[in-house]
Amino acid sequence: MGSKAPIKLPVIDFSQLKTNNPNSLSIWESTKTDVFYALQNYGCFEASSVVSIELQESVNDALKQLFNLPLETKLKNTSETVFHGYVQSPKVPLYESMGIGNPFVPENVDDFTNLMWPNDNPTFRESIKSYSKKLRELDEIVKKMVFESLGLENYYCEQMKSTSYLLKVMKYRAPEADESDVGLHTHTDTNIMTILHQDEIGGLEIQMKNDEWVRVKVSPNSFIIVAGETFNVWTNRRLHAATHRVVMKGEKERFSIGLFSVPKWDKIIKAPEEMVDEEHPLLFKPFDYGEFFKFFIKEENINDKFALEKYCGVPSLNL
Ligand SMILES: O=C(O)CCC(=O)C(=O)O
Ligand SMILES: [Fe+2]
Repeated sequence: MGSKAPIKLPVIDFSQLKTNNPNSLSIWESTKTDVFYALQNYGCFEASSVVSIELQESVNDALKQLFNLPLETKLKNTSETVFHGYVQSPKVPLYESMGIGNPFVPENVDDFTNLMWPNDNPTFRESIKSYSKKLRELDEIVKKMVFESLGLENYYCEQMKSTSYLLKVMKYRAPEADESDVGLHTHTDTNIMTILHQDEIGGLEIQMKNDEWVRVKVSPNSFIIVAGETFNVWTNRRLHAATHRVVMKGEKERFSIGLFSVPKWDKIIKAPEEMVDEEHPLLFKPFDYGEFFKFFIKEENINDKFALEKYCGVPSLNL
């Protein structure tokens, strides 16, 4: 068998979009084409040049400081909402995470910082605020491009208004000799879209449409954008929700951080009528994300990448 070149994820540069140069419209259009192609065919891509190396390094330090706090301090971060509080579970023994809901609201970051460091930690607080702002800008640009690509620009504002965000920070320890190397089980994200950063240890793996797994290696200040199931429902499956997992190799711990855009609970998710026609029959019944989430976090569904399909998929024979 001849050797195959490893598959690489598409890399899309967002630095040019910021400039006010005379070519900005054509840069927007060509970036948009690349974004839409990547989300249709890979369900993800690497976004380069989004934050400065300095900001990324200060966030990396902030994560290490945070997870190095005593367990009893980390446990103070509690929440009724899944994934917002401190998470550590025997089902994923290498993994621990914490979340800050809507980190663009300054008080949310201030409160979290004060909970973890009662004497304050200005470096943590300010770097998380600037970072969240940058990631949100990227979230808005990518979604605007997808909406425009589908001729749905009229729905963009309404859609953004019904979105909330979670900034989730994650740490994975290295497995012991007799432990599994699975950091996070194979899954698709059920939310709208995720913007992920992993440190130089790596470990994120993405499954291609041909089932091949790709171990993601990105530059230090780039991100992986992953389309979630809700985006897919919303576009009546014009996109692809990438299946992924984390596999820990080596002896070092790993840190990652992600901005998860999530439908506000009680919002009904449904594909706009423009997305449904004879060639594209409706694939998912309208659903309430909060209700779906209650179903999803049940033991038998949480690792099922067809959970949403099971919950609200339209059986094709009934059409
Ligand atoms: O840590 C990572 O790189 C991936 C995290 C992830 O996939 C998730 O939280 O859904
Ligand atoms: Fe994920």
